[in-house]
Amino acid sequence: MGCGACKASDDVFEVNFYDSYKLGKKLGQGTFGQVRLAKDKFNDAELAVKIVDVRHYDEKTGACTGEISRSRNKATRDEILHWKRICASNCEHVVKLHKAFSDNSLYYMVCERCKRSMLDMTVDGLTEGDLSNMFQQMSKGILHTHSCGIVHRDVKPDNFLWGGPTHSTLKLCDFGLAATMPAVGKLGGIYGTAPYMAPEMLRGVGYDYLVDVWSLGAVAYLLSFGRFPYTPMEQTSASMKDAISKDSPALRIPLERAAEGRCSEQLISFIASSLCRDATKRSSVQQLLQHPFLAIPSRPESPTEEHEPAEPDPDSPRPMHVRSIAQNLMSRPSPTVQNGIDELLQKLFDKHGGEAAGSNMFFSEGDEDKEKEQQDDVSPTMRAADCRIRKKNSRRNVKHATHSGVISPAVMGQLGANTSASSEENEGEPESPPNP
Ligand SMILES: Nc1ncnc2c1ncn2[C@@H]1O[C@H](COP(=O)(O)OP(=O)(O)OP(=O)(O)O)[C@@H](O)[C@H]1O
Repeated sequence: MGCGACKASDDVFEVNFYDSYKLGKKLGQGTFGQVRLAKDKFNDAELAVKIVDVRHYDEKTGACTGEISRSRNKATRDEILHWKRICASNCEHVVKLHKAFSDNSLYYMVCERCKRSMLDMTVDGLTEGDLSNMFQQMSKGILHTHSCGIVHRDVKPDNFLWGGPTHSTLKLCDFGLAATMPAVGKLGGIYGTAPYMAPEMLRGVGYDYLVDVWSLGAVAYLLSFGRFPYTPMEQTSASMKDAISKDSPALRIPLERAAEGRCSEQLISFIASSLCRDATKRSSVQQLLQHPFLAIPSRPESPTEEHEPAEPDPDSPRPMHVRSIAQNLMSRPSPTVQNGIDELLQKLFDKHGGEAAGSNMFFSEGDEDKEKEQQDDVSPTMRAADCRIRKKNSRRNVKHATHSGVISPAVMGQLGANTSASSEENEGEPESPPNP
């Protein structure tokens, strides 16, 4: 598969980020990087910048050695090249990369700013219309990636963000593990996040675009039924991979839910088409987009609309169970790396100058007002969703479950827990963050 509109170019790295942008507050963090607000100095546009540190950190002491990690440097360049290629043609379901900068130690990827991650909207009372709408948007982002000849290899809830003018468009992000599909043959190697990995990837038989369809199916299963498709007794990344690879305990699509009227047959059929273990019989993402489940209309948007939650499903996942999986499998950003990046950013800022050097290196003026404006700016569906969370929490003194069993970060925030249900596996780069 290929796309004439998607051009590969190596000429993507610009020199001085600070000539054009001011750095803002931290929006998120990853294993070797962080995402911050960035303001365009020329037109005041508010963007996000993903900063990746490619310096080597000693695994034992945690100290930054100052040397460049060749593998991470290459992986970051590849991420930028893939992302650029995908953004050479427009797709509203992919986070847009505007520019990329490199100063040897740090890479800066200036991109469209999004509002929140997909799970932030995963609240009580998601209807099948909501699910259909979300699966459709996710599929479109994946289809666009595939049409550029690229396999994402890390499709999971954390890698979809809500963005767009009313923050109601789902956008695929994080192309850090993406790969170009070869003209002949298949891809190899194990990449991604255990619960979402496809069987053919784990069995080492070569794979293609269809691994992303499997992962999409795993996300759909999680959002619909509140648990991962494979839930071995031991909730570790290794046992997850083992279970997926051997189909033990066997994958169970809960057909009885449709028979008992607890969900539609189309939802079951959509999930079964994407979670087909035999990749040769699995639907492509184009085929999924034609699936009747995606024709279900969304719930009408209304800020005042309130939905009573469905009766608790005895079969639905226990929230603490989902939470403990999340904690076991989570990849934790290293404080050493985060401090290392902050220190380096401070030095760079001092060197390049700016309006607010020193302790005020990051612009903050109006941040709170902006947050408020953005709250006012969010779509009615999201406001209604937030409203439902707040009402429910006060009503039930924080019931941790959602209809789908997925705990929304808004609720988890109150519990002081992290909801990231994943850990990154990257057997192509065995480097792990330092843990002094
Ligand atoms: N464009 C954006 N707008 C707003 N927030 C963002 C944006 N991109 C990423 N984030 C936030 O930053 C977090 C980390 O981003 P991302 O997953 O791309 O980093 P990463 O370094 O690849 O992480 P990991 O090492 O876990 O894969 C995201 O979970 C999200 O909360």
